[in-house]
Amino acid sequence: IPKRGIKSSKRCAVIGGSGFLGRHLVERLVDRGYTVNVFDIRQAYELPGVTFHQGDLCDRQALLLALKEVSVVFHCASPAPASDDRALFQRVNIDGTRTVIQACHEAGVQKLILTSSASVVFEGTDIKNGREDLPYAKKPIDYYTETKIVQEKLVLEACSKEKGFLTVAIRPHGIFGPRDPQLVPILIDTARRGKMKFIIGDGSNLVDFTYVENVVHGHILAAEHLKADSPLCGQAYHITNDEPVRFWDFMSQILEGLGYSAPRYHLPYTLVYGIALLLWLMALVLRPLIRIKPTFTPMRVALAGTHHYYSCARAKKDMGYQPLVPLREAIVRTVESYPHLRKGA
Ligand SMILES: NC(=O)C1=CN([C@@H]2O[C@H](COP(=O)(O)OP(=O)(O)OC[C@H]3O[C@@H](n4cnc5c(N)ncnc54)[C@H](OP(=O)(O)O)[C@@H]3O)[C@@H](O)[C@H]2O)C=CC1
Ligand SMILES: CC(C)CCC[C@@H](C)[C@H]1CC[C@H]2C3=C(CC[C@]12C)[C@@]1(C)CCC(=O)C[C@@H]1CC3
Repeated sequence: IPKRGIKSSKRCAVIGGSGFLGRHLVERLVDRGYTVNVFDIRQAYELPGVTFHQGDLCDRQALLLALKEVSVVFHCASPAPASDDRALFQRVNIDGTRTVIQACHEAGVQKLILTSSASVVFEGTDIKNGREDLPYAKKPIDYYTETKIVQEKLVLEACSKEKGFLTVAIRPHGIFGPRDPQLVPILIDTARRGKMKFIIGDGSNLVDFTYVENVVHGHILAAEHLKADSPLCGQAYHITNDEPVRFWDFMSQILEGLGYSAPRYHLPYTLVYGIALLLWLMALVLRPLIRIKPTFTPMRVALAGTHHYYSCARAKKDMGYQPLVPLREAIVRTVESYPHLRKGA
């Protein structure tokens, strides 16, 4: 029988705690006096105060060992969007999240904080200051997003004050910072291959990029404000830097910070999107023969050529969220953290 209520509220588990966001979250939790169990398919580091449990989150028995005596669970594991593997997203993000919820019930966990994504409402067309009440995307931009929508619904619907199991979803957007395996490395790799010469569209589109420490702050605030009588129960919250920036200005600052030239020439959005779609379809057809990984996927082109920024007024009101690190400082810290990606290094 689960023993809710007698556990320490500072005992938590981070599923996906070896990943980029997960590891930053674990480090901050430890600083704040939490005892942390990490559950991940790989162990990437060691840290005092942290116990590692290696396993697949689809394995309920393995998960149960990591959730023993734990009152708060952060679920921030997902296959990388770039894998574009439909079956894997379905298995981990949907079936696996069902398993996480079931294991939380069995272990008597009181709170589940899911890392969702602001992209669950993005269909490839402009979103300006989007609030959480926007409908889920009817035509999500990729398989990853499709499964993030189902995952978020599953977690929010599982919230039950009667059962003493409270849930909340955090929707960050464009996370960046030290150790990010995606944004900066992909950008620099593209630049090194001479493919970062063009701005897609007129370059005026505004986007949210969110520094990882602000995303972590949002998660911890959510966990600490999530109570049976709080408005957070079963709700989703946008967490951003609250400083929308031109997509191409942000990319240029990172590129120039690391010694590369910023893109200068413009290409029409519809032309690039059309080519990206064609390449993606070709890659899909040829997949049984060869595996092609196009750099400019339709998803990336849509993200690079449209407005997509979100209001975090709800997080400010319900949990007192304010970004801790402003964008300018965040970019400096990020650039300094990648000496190995500097031009000529
Ligand atoms: N990065 C971004 O811009 C955004 C990310 N998000 C969400 O934030 C979360 C964290 O993302 P991020 O830190 O960037 O991603 P990472 O890939 O860095 O971290 C995810 C971690 O989960 C692990 N994992 C994957 N599958 C399983 C599994 N079946 N069982 C256990 N562990 C598994 C990964 O291992 P391995 O590396 O071996 O796959 C990795 O260690 C995700 O839920 C993502 O959807 C939301 C919005 C924006
Ligand atoms: C090749 C260039 C046109 C762009 C290089 C940068 C991109 C790799 C990134 C720009 C916006 C990023 C982003 C995500 C991944 C990396 C980018 C496409 C996410 C898809 C990651 C997962 C999410 O939940 C949403 C993110 C939106 C922004």
